[in-house]
Amino acid sequence: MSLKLWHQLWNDVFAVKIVPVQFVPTPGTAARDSNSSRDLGLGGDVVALSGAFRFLETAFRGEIPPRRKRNSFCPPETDEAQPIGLFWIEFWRVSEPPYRNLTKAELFIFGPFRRTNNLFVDAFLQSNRLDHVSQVMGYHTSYLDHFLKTQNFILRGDGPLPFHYRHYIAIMAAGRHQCGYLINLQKQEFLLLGGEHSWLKGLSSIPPKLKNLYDINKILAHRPWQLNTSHIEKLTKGKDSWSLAEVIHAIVILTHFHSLCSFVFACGVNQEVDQAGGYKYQMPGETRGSAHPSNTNQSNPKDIPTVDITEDWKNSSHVGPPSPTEPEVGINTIMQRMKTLSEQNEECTPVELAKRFESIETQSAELGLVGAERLETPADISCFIEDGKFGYQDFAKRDEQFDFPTFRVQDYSWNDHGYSLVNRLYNDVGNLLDDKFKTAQNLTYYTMGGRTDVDTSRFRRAIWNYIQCLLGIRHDDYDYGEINHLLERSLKTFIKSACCYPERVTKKDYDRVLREFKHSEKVHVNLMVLEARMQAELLYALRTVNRYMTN
Ligand SMILES: CC(C)C[C@H](N)C(=O)O
Repeated sequence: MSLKLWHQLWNDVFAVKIVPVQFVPTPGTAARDSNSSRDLGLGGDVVALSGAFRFLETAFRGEIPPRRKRNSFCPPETDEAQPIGLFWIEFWRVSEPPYRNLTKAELFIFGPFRRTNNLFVDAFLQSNRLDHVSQVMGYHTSYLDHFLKTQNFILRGDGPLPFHYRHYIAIMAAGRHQCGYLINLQKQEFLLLGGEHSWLKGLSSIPPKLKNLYDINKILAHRPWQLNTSHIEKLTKGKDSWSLAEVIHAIVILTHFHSLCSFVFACGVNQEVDQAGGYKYQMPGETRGSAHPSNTNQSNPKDIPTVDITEDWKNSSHVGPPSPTEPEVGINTIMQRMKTLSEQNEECTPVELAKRFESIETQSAELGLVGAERLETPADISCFIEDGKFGYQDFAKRDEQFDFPTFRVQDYSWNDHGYSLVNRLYNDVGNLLDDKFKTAQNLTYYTMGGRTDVDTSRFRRAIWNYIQCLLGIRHDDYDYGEINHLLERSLKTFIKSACCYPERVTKKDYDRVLREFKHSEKVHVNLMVLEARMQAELLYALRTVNRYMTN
């Protein structure tokens, strides 16, 4: 609901106090055309709240979104849903101060869609913040719903692992991709739940039981095909052993956070406002860094490099492609090719299909990558990493002496096997994951760039299957030849980097790829990277657990 409407409805009866809690930066809009929350024009007063809201209130002090956005009311439904801001609102019975009778106080999001708004409020209440990941995912409300439910369940719901363990496992997982953003968020949660401070010194300070998980973490993150029953056996036998239910819980957390790293880097998600390097909105006339909540030490402003997110987005694809970049074939060509493919209906022999899979796999091994390898890892991240050199290896070039076979989905699939195993060993988490996978796989608005009524299923399937192909997984009923028709080289390079080397990907790479597509669509592609990767890792892990149990 828009502020204007609130104004019309309530201004005569209530005085309204509004506290801006957090503003959501919208791509391409600079949130700086107004400088005081009093400008909200509701005749209310602004009050500061204590506790969790206070630091946000300080950080976002005085900044409100652009007027034209603020006054918009329920635009037609599109996938470009953009939330605007999060407010704490108090409704008072009398319009003149001194106020008597507070009738209602609510945390509220103003934005185009009530559903996104409610989800954001829930997300905020769950973790005392509306993190940037949720904000970016907010483009796709139905997906965000499943994502948040799952994440909340595996971290905060019923399950065999102690709560602080869960967050530490998340840190270990994010460490594999040097994802400082997730590590910092999880460190805070770990401490809030009573985790011991000393564990945050690094892997050398944690109990052996937790440390024993590290091999699985490393293998699942980079070469899941190498996982075998001896890894599970090592964990579940002897001193400090894990129960199978605990192993499954840990595996779900690990795979969730490995793939979330892909999403974070591939969308160029910025640090949170209270993290080093986090952005802040600047008050007119304010010097950089001065309003950061933790920046009380003015003598050394370099410690907290504030980044103006609006600058960042100004350089984004809305204002034309950054150069130099590879030319892209464009949406018309992709649509034309999808049409040709659906008319062709070519029958292929199983041998030919297998060959096409292998050829895509071999070609992917020849692809370059975006960005450069990270040479130095900061100490506060490297303390959570062991064997940092162990990384992705092209499946086509995998260790020959072990002869790892291609993973055939017809032999072990999520629907027929993985889902029920995970459900059996760890409450109903299979249902949550299943809903999430299905939503990510089937999500469509029948649009492509500005075109409407487009059947995009072929394009989306090519992306999903390409991601799993990078991890050695083959869907027997799919003609992998389609991938080369529909995904051009620059997109494949981006996907491969996001999936297998996320730490190399930056906002620049995000800007350079899919330049005719909307932000919501690029985020959509990154959601598929997240989910297809997570499902692939889980398939390997669950198949191994199943083998171990039936041995
Ligand atoms: C990834 C995008 C091309 C998806 C497309 N916008 C759809 O609605 O299906």
